[in-house]
Amino acid sequence: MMPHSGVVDAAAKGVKLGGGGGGALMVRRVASGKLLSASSHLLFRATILATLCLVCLFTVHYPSLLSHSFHLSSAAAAAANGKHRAASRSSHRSLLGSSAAVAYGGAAWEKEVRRSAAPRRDGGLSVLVTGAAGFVGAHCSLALRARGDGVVGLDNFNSYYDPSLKRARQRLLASRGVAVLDADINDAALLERLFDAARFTHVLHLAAQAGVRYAMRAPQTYVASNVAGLVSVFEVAAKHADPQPAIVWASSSSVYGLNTDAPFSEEHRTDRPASLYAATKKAGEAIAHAYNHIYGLSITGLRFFTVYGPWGRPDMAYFSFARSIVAGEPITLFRTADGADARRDFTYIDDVVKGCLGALDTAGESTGTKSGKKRGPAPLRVYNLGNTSPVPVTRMVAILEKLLGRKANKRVVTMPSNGDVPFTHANVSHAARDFGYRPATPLDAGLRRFVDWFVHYYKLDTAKIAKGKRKSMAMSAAS
Ligand SMILES: O=C(O)[C@H]1O[C@H](OP(=O)(O)OP(=O)(O)OC[C@H]2O[C@@H](n3ccc(=O)[nH]c3=O)[C@H](O)[C@@H]2O)[C@H](O)[C@@H](O)[C@H]1O
Repeated sequence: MMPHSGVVDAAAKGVKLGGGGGGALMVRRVASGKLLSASSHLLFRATILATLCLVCLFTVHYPSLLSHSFHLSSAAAAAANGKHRAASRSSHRSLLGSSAAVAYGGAAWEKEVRRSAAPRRDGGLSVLVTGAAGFVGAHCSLALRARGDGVVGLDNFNSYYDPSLKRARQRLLASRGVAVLDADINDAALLERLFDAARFTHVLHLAAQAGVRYAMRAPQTYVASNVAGLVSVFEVAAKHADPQPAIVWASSSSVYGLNTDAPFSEEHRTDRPASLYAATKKAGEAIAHAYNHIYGLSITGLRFFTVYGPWGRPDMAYFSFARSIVAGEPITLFRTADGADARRDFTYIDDVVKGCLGALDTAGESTGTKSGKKRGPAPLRVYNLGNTSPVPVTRMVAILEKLLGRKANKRVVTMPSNGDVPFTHANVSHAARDFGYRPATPLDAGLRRFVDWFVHYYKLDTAKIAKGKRKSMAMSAAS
């Protein structure tokens, strides 16, 4: 520090002496020479310091910088293939705004994808499961793996409900040899990379924004996942995958909306959705028709009916009611305007998994190629996967009370007009005919398995629950 301030002093003196004769000029020249050499010295040191800082910064942020540059180069490659596709891709990215942080690519990543995608039986499928850390996705991935199919999962681990439950499912899947990547379905570059790394025969597309009533609060997330995300998956399957996979995806019983004919059949009207959730699923079915028609993609939509069971979704009524009953908190029960209980065709997860695997096994091949040529029409199917016996929600609560050994603190209100429908009831004859779908789990048996898992997963005091259970049974026997 000292030499620098000395030079500055000399220079200042030189300026001050500048108004005098030759001697003064001499002094000024010497001073400015000194100033020049000191400045370049200073500049050199500053450059070294800045370089060191940059090296430190790069080291600390290495993974994200790496992933970012991968995305940029992927986007550039996509631009070379077609500007339009790149533009639509970036608009989806900005819709979600998070996919740029995903780290993927590289030899180790591709090796892991190929390992997980490889079937372990002759004629086994190789399935890309989107939403694999979700409730239905995790169960289907485990079932596919257990019978020797190859499975690669992806999930964006969003916080619609507790992501730690999704991470626990991911760990369970990893222990069975299924890799679940942190990735978003709107990240087309990632999907392309996946199809470059492995030849998936099928896509089981379950990633979606679920929940009927939440659509009032976060409408855009439904559009981003259930419409833009679905298109993203179809686009890559139609135009990039070689050969094209067959796709089975999750529609919903909610597409029946205000339909009053029961039981709900695939032939019934689905043009009167009661919620935005239902509307996005219905839009998905129309989008599926277009991709099947234009690109020859084999597409099967499955209309799930209020699926429940172990490892379920905490936002659903049976799960949130169980938590509230244990915590001694009130639950709200919806009743229709004419005083009837809401009823649901509650469908147990194992039955739904059988339906999903049956749909995959009978999907039929896609007939298009990535060059745009189509050999002929490809299958386009839609099936109900329900339980065929609607149960009042009050009955579901009574079963939970019995299993948990505690009475619920019930608050009954008229069903708000927030997208809910008073009842659902599936006719499953098409699924039975085409892949032998036969739901076999009554609600009390399914809820018992759910409660066993629930108590274990949340480490609840089983002695306390058993004591409460005995008390409640004695009370109901006495009354
Ligand atoms: O089949 C589907 O396609 C959908 O199923 C599921 O929707 P729903 O059938 O509405 O399930 P869920 O919220 O568990 O409410 C169950 C019952 O409890 C009643 N209910 C609900 C909440 C409450 O506080 N009180 C109440 O009475 C409510 O009135 C209803 O009668 C999935 O969430 C959805 O993602 C989609 O997959």
